[in-house]
Amino acid sequence: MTDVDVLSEDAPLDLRLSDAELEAHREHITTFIRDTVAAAGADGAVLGLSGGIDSTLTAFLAVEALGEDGLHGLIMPSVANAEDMMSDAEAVAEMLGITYDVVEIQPIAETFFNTFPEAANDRMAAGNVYVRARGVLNYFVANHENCIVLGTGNRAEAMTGYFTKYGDQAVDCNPVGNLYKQQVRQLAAHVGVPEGLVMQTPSAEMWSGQTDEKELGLTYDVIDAVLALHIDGPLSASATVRNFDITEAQIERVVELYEQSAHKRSMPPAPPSLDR
Ligand SMILES: Nc1ncnc2c1ncn2[C@@H]1O[C@H](COP(=O)(O)OP(=O)(O)OC[C@H]2O[C@@H]([n+]3cccc(C(=O)O)c3)[C@H](O)[C@@H]2O)[C@@H](O)[C@H]1O
Ligand SMILES: Nc1ncnc2c1ncn2[C@@H]1O[C@H](COP(=O)(O)OP(=O)(O)OP(=O)(O)O)[C@@H](O)[C@H]1O
Ligand SMILES: [Mg+2]
Repeated sequence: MTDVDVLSEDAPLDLRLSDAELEAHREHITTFIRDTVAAAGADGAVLGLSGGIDSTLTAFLAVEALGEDGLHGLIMPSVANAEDMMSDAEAVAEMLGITYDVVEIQPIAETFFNTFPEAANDRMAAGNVYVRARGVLNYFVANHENCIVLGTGNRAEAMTGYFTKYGDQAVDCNPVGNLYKQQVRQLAAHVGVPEGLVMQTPSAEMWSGQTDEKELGLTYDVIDAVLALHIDGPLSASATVRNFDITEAQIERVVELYEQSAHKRSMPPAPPSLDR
């Protein structure tokens, strides 16, 4: 059992898995990665390493599935990345013994910014350029090396739409895509990710000082709980409020994020065929 406490003291719902359940997830996800690479006829996988827990856990599981020669890590700093996050990303690559490259994306992004200077000061539009530039580079390397691109998205991000459309979501599969954020941390501790990385503050690093929870206005413990109880689960909003330390406003916010991001979870629609 891990001795890392991955749950905040005031989390409304404890989603921690038992050791046996964690082992089952580990086996299930590594088999998934191996099968997905084989089904694609690929020689391995590429993934972006940020020093954050989602990419660190995905990298650990991918090396278990594919071996160290099966994974190519890309570390892609912009001016918005904290230096210690980038050195954590390098430490993860070194720890795992995988091939990795550090690719500075600031000059790439600046080319976009100079093309439309009026958009360059739009924090969100510009931040999304960094995220999408990383997606282009992942596929540049994957095409060349006959690899697939591993995504790192978890269930809390997918259900709230907390990702960039055709950016970090532009991937071939999401191995940890069914785990809530609490469970990502817990599986990471279980497979041996060092504690300092497990407990890293989640950030997209699209601008300096950004953190997921500040931007979302919710903690992941609350998001996980509302998803598990109400959106994925069977409880009504009122039963969730009555029985757990969750407010109506928090539920409304998660439901709003979920509904407004439906377009990010489906293929781009076309009008139905006209009757002839
Ligand atoms: N109803 C609708 N039907 C069809 N398409 C719709 C649409 N509403 C917007 N759109 C399209 O979607 C675009 C907006 O979506 P998008 O471009 O993704 O941009 P947006 O959702 O505005 O921003 C991305 C969000 O994800 C967060 N993020 C991004 C990357 C990584 C991470 C992380 O955790 O590491 C977090 C970021 O902080 C921000 O909150 C619009 O410009 C429009 O093109
Ligand atoms: N500087 C970077 N270099 C390489 N890849 C990156 C970088 N920043 C983000 N990414 C990629 O985008 C993904 C999405 O970012 P996200 O912040 O959601 O995940 P994370 O950093 O792994 O974990 P956390 O959400 O806890 O910060 C990362 O997992 C990683 O694959
Ligand atoms: Mg991050």
